[in-house]
Amino acid sequence: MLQPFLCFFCLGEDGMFISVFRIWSTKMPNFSDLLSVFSVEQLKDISCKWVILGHSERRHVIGEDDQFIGKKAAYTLSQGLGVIACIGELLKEREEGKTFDVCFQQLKAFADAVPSWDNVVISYEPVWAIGTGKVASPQQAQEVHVAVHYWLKKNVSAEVASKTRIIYGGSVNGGKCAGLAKEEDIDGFLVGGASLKFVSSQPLGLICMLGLTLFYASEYTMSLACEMNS
Ligand SMILES: O=C[C@H](O)COP(=O)(O)O
Repeated sequence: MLQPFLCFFCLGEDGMFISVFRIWSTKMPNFSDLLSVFSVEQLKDISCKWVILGHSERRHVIGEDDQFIGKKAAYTLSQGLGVIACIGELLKEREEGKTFDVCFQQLKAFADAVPSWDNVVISYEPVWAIGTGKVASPQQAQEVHVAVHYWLKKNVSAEVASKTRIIYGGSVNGGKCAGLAKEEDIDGFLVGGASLKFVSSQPLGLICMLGLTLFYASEYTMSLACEMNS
């Protein structure tokens, strides 16, 4: 379950995990990191387990490139957190028949940067489906997932291809996931907007969200105050 604001709550085998997607690429932020919010070290402090990287908002709104995303992935893994590696094409790219090329290029950037795929989940998120209500058809998603598995087998290893989970994101909700879930290569979902309804209906989710918001707001205020006093 992935909230678009401060942090996300992911349901895993052992329960609910925290995940975020605005991280610095190193321990101390450099200029390129200024539009991100968290250091990986902060996330470890709050027992965060996952970082979402390569999300369309970071690629197409903030302007993060493949190399920078790869750098963040490598640093995240080096600190013991897992990476949800997002890939996906724009509508124009799909219409031009470039879906696989775009996804493979984004995958290669992750492959070039990460030392191991043990703690990586790939999320196929067609940009035209994110937050639009236009979910990819099971066939559209399945063919990309199959291609991603094949790419991993050819370019990384058969073992990584068989072990790496590939989830789908883009306007998924309880009603729309049933058909997608039947496809053999779709291993789960990255849920954005629909998770807001879930968390807002869960007392624990609301308390966590409020607590973390207050915590980081006070940290930020303190750091601003320190800067002004120095
Ligand atoms: O950030 C979340 C994913 O990109 C999917 O979002 P969505 O389910 O609102 O389309």
